[in-house]
Amino acid sequence: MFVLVNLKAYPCDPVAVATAAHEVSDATGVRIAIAPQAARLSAVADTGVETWAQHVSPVEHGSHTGSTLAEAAADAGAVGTLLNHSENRLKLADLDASLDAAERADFETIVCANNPDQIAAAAALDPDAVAVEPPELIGTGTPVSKADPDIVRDAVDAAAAVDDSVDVLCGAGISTGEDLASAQDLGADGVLLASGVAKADDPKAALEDLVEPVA
Ligand SMILES: O=C[C@H](O)COP(=O)(O)O
Repeated sequence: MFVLVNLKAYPCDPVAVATAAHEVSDATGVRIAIAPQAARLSAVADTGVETWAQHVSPVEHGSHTGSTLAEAAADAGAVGTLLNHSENRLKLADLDASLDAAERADFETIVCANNPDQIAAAAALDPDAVAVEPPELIGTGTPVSKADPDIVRDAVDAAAAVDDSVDVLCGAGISTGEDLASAQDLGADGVLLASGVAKADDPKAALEDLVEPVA
């Protein structure tokens, strides 16, 4: 199982979370990556943890003020990027161009989507993985793998029907090992989570609990 922790814009210490994630990943053998704010990519990558961008812009080098250039994210140490998160939705043409930008930077890619129909559309764009997240469960602590197991099962089937090489993650409300185990039982290849770690009093303990079923 792949565990991707999106720090969003939460007021946590990204280096402390990244250090904890690196230690837990090393100790357990579970793949754990951290997606910090763009300005903290380099500091997070310096901890040795696998580092992802939260987004890259659909642009090349040029006159694009305020963009997140994929090549710059790669120079800062990122090796992958989320795209089309429900808090940063993209128009179809922009999503396609962001995937092109990610490919130029040799990034692994995960395209987020709300439901199985969108997952099928996202899988058709040829990302490495897709992530199904019902927006209404994000940040609630109510895990999608328990609250809406059918959406995970259906997302796994929808992605496989388009391209069975595309991995499927699920996210929204995931925080415990039990949540992760349920996601795995439903066919997910990984989990995408945020508040369960970024807002935890002890992020290392939260990560240890999360990965315990697959460690
Ligand atoms: O990117 C992460 C997801 O939006 C899930 O967030 P959450 O774990 O706080 O529900």
